Amino acid sequence: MSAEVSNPNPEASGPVRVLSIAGTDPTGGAGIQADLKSIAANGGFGMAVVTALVAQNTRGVRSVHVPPVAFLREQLDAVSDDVVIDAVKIGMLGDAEVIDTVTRWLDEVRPPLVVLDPVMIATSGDRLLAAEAETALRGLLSRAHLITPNIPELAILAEEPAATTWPGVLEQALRVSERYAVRVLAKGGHLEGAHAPDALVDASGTLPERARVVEFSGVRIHTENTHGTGCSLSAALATRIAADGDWLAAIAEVKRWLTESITHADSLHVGEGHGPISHFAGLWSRGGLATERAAGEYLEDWWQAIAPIRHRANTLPFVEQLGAGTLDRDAFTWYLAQDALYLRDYSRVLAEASKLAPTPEEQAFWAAGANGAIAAELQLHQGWLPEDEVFSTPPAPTTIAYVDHLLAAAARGEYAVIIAAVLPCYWLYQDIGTRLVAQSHPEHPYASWLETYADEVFARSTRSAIGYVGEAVRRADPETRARMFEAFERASAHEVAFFAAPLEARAVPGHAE
Ligand SMILES: Nc1ncnc2c1ncn2[C@@H]1O[C@H](COP(=O)(O)OP(=O)(O)O)[C@@H](O)[C@H]1O
Ligand SMILES: Cc1ncc(COP(=O)(O)OP(=O)(O)O)c(N)n1
Repeated sequence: MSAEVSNPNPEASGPVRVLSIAGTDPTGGAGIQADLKSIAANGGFGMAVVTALVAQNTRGVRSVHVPPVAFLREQLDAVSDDVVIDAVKIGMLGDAEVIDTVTRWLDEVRPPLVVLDPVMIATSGDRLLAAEAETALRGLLSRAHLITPNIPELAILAEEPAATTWPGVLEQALRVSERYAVRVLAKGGHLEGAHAPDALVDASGTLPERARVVEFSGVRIHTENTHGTGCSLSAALATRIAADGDWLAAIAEVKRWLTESITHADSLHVGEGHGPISHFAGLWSRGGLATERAAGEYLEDWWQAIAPIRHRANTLPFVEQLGAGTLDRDAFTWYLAQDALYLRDYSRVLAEASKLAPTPEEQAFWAAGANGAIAAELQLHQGWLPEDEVFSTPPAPTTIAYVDHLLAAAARGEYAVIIAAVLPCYWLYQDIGTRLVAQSHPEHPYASWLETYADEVFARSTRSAIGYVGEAVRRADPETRARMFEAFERASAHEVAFFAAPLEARAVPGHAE
């Protein structure tokens, strides 16, 4: 017995990569087309190597074209030379030459999980495996970890008449399991009655608690549309077993998924005969079609929403005169003193963001920002104004209001809101700085200041801050999003008032220099 009850690829991360080796169905209900849908619906990444091109529809098979086996081998090698294969599902093989080619490839590549659906005859009665190829197919069984024959196929493998009762199916499946040393998924789809049971049968007794048969009950859905159920089941099993490793749990999940997909088959209206099952019905009904907004989209909306505030910022006399270099020097140093006062508390708020950050990367980013804000304050004293001048300058109402807004956000301790509140100091500043630096020149009186806020390091920090806030908005519930935007919008307004103050509030009695 080649199967282990353990994950064949525990190292794998991301969706399992499942290769279907099968024939085609241009109407999409069976064969390789159904396999790819099943693999995707069960969380895997589907790949496909075509053994035979089948002109068929929901009413039956018209003709079969088997391409040269050399080309089949090229397809197989193209996949295995490039991709790590977590599982293989084998369906229609057509003839003995194809079986021989696939067998050789399996022996060389040794995929960790092989699920073989021994496709022989379609429900329509058409042959999908040449009669003389049945012997070759038997040779392939021992290479599989699981085979999924329907009742007529099980009978052919057992070389016995078809079972007519469920206990009879299980007994026959045990004989097949023993004879070919392979696990068998016995299927009750071809029986009649209210139930459609399946069972995992392992004559070697390696199932949990040394069981030889584990049954999976299922209700029978009354529908004519069951085209491709066998294909879909085996591809889904390969996917779930490879991903989970727990065979019994994987089979139970697949059975639940298949029953749901059969239940919704009638809603598809594909073809006039036996229509296909609805592989994605469960996903669709549970919101699987909903797309998620990217983090950047939220912040693009925020940026647009504060367009009037940004416009005011760009047309402030302070900003215009700063850019032109005509700004009164006293107004500028007063502004710098306010900035120094602001940066002390801004640094504390960034430190709080660092404390609450959900990842070490974000923690380090906000901590570096806190450090940078204090470093910028110290630099202001060295470059522009002595420390005692900062202390002798009373904080303006605009400074107090801005800082209070940030400190209040920090005190409430909601990380997402704090980082939304501190963002305008990055984003608006960088935006204004980039505009102003275009007016800088070596003789510009404020050149060194202008360049601080338009340099690449600050631009990079701004991009990171936007990225972290964007991710936080994306993760947040609608109420938190609203609180975040409010904090951002109010901080943006404070930011602009802060820029306006040197030429507006400074003139207010009691707040003058
Ligand atoms: N009408 C149905 N209602 C519920 N499950 C079904 C129905 N028909 C088939 N199944 C399930 O679909 C899978 C494939 O079944 P089966 O018809 O036996 O094989 P195949 O499609 O290979 O002929 C099995 O899990 C079986 O239990
Ligand atoms: C190309 C191809 N492969 C297999 C089948 C048989 O499909 P199956 O899942 O056994 O279901 P039915 O179509 O027989 O109900 C096929 N038709 N085509």
